[in-house]
Amino acid sequence: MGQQNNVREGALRILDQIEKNQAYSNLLLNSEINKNQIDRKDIGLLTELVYGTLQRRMTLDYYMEPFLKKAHKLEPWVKQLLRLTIYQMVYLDKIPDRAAIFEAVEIAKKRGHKGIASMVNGVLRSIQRQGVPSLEAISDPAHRLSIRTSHPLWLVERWIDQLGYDRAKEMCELNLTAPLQTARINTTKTDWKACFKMLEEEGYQVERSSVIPEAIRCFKGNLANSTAFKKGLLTIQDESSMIVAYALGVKQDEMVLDACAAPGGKTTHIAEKLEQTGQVISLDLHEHKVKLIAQNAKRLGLENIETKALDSRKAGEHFPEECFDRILLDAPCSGFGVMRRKPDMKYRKNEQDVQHLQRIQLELLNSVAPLLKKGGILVYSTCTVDEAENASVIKTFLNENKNFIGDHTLAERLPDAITALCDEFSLQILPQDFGSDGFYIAALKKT
Ligand SMILES: C[S@@+](CC[C@H](N)C(=O)[O-])C[C@H]1O[C@@H](n2cnc3c(N)ncnc32)[C@H](O)[C@@H]1O
Repeated sequence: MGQQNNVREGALRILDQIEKNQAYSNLLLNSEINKNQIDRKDIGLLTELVYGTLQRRMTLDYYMEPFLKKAHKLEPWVKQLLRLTIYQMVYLDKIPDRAAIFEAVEIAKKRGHKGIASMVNGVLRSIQRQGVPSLEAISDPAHRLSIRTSHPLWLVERWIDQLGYDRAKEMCELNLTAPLQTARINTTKTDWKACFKMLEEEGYQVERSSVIPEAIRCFKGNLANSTAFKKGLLTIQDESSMIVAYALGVKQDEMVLDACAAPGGKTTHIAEKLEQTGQVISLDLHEHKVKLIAQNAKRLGLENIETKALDSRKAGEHFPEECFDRILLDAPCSGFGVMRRKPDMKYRKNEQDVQHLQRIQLELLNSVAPLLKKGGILVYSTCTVDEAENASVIKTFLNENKNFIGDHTLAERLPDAITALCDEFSLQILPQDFGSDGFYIAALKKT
């Protein structure tokens, strides 16, 4: 019981810090595991409690609302404790309600006082007795979808507007599920058969991707701890991200600019596709982020990558015009395509952020465009599903830059399983399409 409480106290600490906007969930989780020496066997429960409670935050608030008296002005940590406990009661079959309630009351006594503990006990026991309120009571479909899948209403309305109700609903539901770990095999060092053998010998359960030839899907074990990873045979990366290097379609000896490159997932993929020839110049804003690219390149044994800390909006001051054969702009974005990995983002972003990002994306595109050789390919990508940051950015860019056209040969470069998603010279992948991240890719050609 004591150890379990430790896990719940840990989860509560993390949720509290996220609420105060102190850091992202994945970073806090790692630091909690290391600092408080969370037992290996409890890491799964801690992760489930933090991500589950965060993912379902709005639903949990809806569930608790009728049980709170107006007079209950909850301290933030008490609200988190109630969310955490209701999450266990509603969504985790393995934990008996009485155990979850008992431990919540113990934490309330320890962190607060008897009065708080008795209120927590009262609210939770009432929920146990009466059950949570029905979501069917919400008559407006968008509002019901928002509460049921815990996405802010503005976002749900935006997605319904852009994608239609059914696709928006599918995406909201998929965002509540845990992603599968996938990785890319370093084809300059190994092939999937040899890599599989190594992984299976260490107890990993892996399968070859049906979408990307050099990708594997992992069902058991964390690939970051594998010998194959340490030896530089693997890069952990989502399958959607892997499509970008295909879209760029590099050929041996080419000069490639990756303008927003850290931590280097796509840079290293491009460098692998260049088969140790040519060069990838990888830029990112901050020195500490650029170091991550260099570290990854070193681990993978790739020598055709050069890194530089630079604001790519100033790239024109550092590189001559028309010096690159291909340019990738994997732009900073709202990240709406990766919400299942970073559930805290759902509640942090707002519509103004989208407008602001759109301006930066266009600035970046306009800054790197002169550096591309005539006939060269510029790929623009984001891990978002929002039209304003995707098709609309490209449309504006093409209107303002008549020396660029959509590259209609994009589909020919993509893996077969992807081509059906390709529309003229771009593709919008939704998480429900094949279980990977939501992603947008457009290929443009300089004339
Ligand atoms: C989507 S991430 C890139 C992910 C990377 N391409 C990969 O595959 O690993 C966007 C990156 O853009 C960087 N960034 C944002 N504004 C930038 C700017 N003005 N110049 C250069 N990099 C920028 C961010 O630091 C962030 O690392």
